[in-house]
Amino acid sequence: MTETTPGIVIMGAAGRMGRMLVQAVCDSDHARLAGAVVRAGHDWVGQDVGHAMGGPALGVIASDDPLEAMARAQAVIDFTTPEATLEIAHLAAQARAVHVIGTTGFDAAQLERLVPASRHSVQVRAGNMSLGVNLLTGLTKMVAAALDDGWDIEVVEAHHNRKADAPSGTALMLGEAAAEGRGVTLSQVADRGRDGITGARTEGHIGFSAIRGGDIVGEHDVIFAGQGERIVLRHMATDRMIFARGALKAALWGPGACARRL
Ligand SMILES: NC(=O)C1=CN([C@@H]2O[C@H](COP(=O)(O)OP(=O)(O)OC[C@H]3O[C@@H](n4cnc5c(N)ncnc54)[C@H](OP(=O)(O)O)[C@@H]3O)[C@@H](O)[C@H]2O)C=CC1
Ligand SMILES: O=C(O)C1=N[C@H](C(=O)O)C[C@H](O)C1
Repeated sequence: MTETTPGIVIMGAAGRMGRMLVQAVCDSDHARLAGAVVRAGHDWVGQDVGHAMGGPALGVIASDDPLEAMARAQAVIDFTTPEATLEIAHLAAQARAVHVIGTTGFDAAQLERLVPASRHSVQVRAGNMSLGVNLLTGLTKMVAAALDDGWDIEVVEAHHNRKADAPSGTALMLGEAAAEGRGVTLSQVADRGRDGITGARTEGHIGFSAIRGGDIVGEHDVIFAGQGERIVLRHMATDRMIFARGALKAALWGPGACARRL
């Protein structure tokens, strides 16, 4: 580790993903932890982040001042909430820091509001940062392109009981890939939740279902249901570290922070 090792700030450091990200950066030879930001008034503020996580000191004090933290860093990795991410986008643009966005649950208007900041800083956003899901996205597009509308496409996802948004960001990514493969616009064909007398399924639609329970890390099936046969593409995450490593890779890849080998 040298003076030129890219500095990374973790937003929402006390969250499920925040803790993983702190660990991933500290385990990497190619990045250093430049800051760990928590919500204003959080009891971690002023504590060494390693101690706050119940481990040895990491030499980084948790703060509630994202702009000050970013001034000392090349990139900020942000797995928080849509509202917090919109604020961070604005600050990352001021600091010219690469903004890696893992947050999901944005509505269309919120996604639009991310655009101005992306003119001043690099934004890397994905509903899922794992290698496996990004491969699955390509496979989904390929299979959807090969099959006609007679094959019904359903995306089924399962997550832990604390998850705030549905369908998951990954499910929507997979739905977009399927729609792209079919040459249609997802918003025009998405069935997001069925209840009651729904009538027969509309041919060409892409359906979404969400399961919430226990400590499920994240599971996604893309089902292509035909007559007399069915294809299922599946990804199962069993360790959140896959998302953290993917996000760190994105932070080091983003222009301005790619001085070192990934
Ligand atoms: N793209 C991907 O690969 C993945 C994406 N995700 C997404 O990441 C997001 C976070 O997930 P998860 O870690 O499970 O959720 P958590 O609720 O555990 O963590 C979110 C953290 O962000 C903090 N936070 C919220 N607002 C602010 C703010 N303004 N300033 C500082 N900190 C803030 C929260 O603090 P507080 O609790 O005090 O409010 C909390 O600690 C979700 O949208 C999830 O879907 C998750 C895994 C993988
Ligand atoms: O909230 C989570 O936990 C996850 N969120 C992401 C999503 O919404 O797809 C990625 C992963 O599945 C875990």
